[in-house]
Amino acid sequence: MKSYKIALIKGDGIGPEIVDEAVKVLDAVASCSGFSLTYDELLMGGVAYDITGDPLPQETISGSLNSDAVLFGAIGGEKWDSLPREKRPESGLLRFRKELGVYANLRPAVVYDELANASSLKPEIVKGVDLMVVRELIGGIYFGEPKGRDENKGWNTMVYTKDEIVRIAHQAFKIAMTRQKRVCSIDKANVLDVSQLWRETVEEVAKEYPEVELSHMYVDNAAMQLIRDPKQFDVMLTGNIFGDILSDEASMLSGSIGLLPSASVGAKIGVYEPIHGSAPDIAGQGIANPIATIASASMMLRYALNEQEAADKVDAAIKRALSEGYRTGDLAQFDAKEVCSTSEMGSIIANYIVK
Ligand SMILES: NC(=O)c1ccc[n+]([C@@H]2O[C@H](COP(=O)([O-])OP(=O)(O)OC[C@H]3O[C@@H](n4cnc5c(N)ncnc54)[C@H](O)[C@@H]3O)[C@@H](O)[C@H]2O)c1
Ligand SMILES: CC(C)[C@H](C(=O)O)[C@@H](O)C(=O)O
Ligand SMILES: [Mg+2]
Repeated sequence: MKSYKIALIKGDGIGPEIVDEAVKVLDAVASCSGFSLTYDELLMGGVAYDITGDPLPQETISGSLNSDAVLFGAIGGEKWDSLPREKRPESGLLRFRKELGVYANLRPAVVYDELANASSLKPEIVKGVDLMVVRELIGGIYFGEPKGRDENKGWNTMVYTKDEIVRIAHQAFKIAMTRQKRVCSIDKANVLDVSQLWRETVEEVAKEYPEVELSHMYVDNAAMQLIRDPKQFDVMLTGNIFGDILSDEASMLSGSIGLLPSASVGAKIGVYEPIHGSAPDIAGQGIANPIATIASASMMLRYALNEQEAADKVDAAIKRALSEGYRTGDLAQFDAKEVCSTSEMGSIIANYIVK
């Protein structure tokens, strides 16, 4: 029997609660799909800092590199906000992505038919939305030098090299070829030199994909268009910080940030992680929505383990739980037949996995 080793990084806040539910669903699907999973639990974030003094212990990097894929919850919280930058949970996560080399963060935003009325927008605007944000993840202003601060000044630098733009653009075009063959590249080329290079480079890469229709949009307009007419988008290609912001915005098309998964890929080992954070405001209450993490586990089955049928089963089980009217608190006011806890939702989805 095939066996896969999964590095599990639960992290802080709701991280452990949501990862536990994804494991429940993974175990259910493995048991009826002819493969087995073993888990290696690793530390990152505030919890890692509290235990080891480092938000990203070396064992977490080596353990992850020794696995078939990483399933990640979330890190961060007020408790660690006043630490020096390099000790903070967020620095651990950024360093982790960089060490693994996962430069492409794929963030699908899909509106489930059952939740078309859960968005703050009109159902006819969001029904049928199925877009993919392709976010560059290990460059841009998050990593550029110089950066720093003193008493009166703080500074960061948005840098992209041509090579970095080329590789993320290829990812976007390749993904577009499997979808509606439209890429909208999002930048701020009317103001930023780095965005001018981004735009020219994306144009060059586009020549290798003549079937794909390429358009460009300034990020401020894109933020508006995403609300005005989200169905115009298929693949949204963008840099690190714009992609971070636009994907949180896109989550409100689907009704809750607790629904949106992601895959961080481009290297040997991928990281599968919900787009949301550690949600300290609801941590420990058993009310977080685990679907983003369960859907991230499905992306892991699909992209990292090549277990397509198992991934299909997980996706179908999520859809079924929603169409039967099960809702966690974040979606309770939208046609809930039954409001359930984090762990009840995980069990319902696990039970809906069909042989
Ligand atoms: N990838 C990550 O680990 C990641 C991502 C974003 C933020 N963070 C960190 O998380 C901490 C909190 O950040 P924030 O509050 O700005 O963002 P957040 O995404 O944690 O929470 C924003 C809001 O969404 C809600 N929410 C998030 N996930 C939910 C879920 N699964 N179910 C129901 N509701 C959910 C929260 O309750 C909160 O009201 C910060 O320390 C931040 O740096 C980490
Ligand atoms: C916590 C933070 C470093 C992270 C990011 O900005 O990439 C988060 O917001 C995310 O979207 O995964
Ligand atoms: Mg974010």
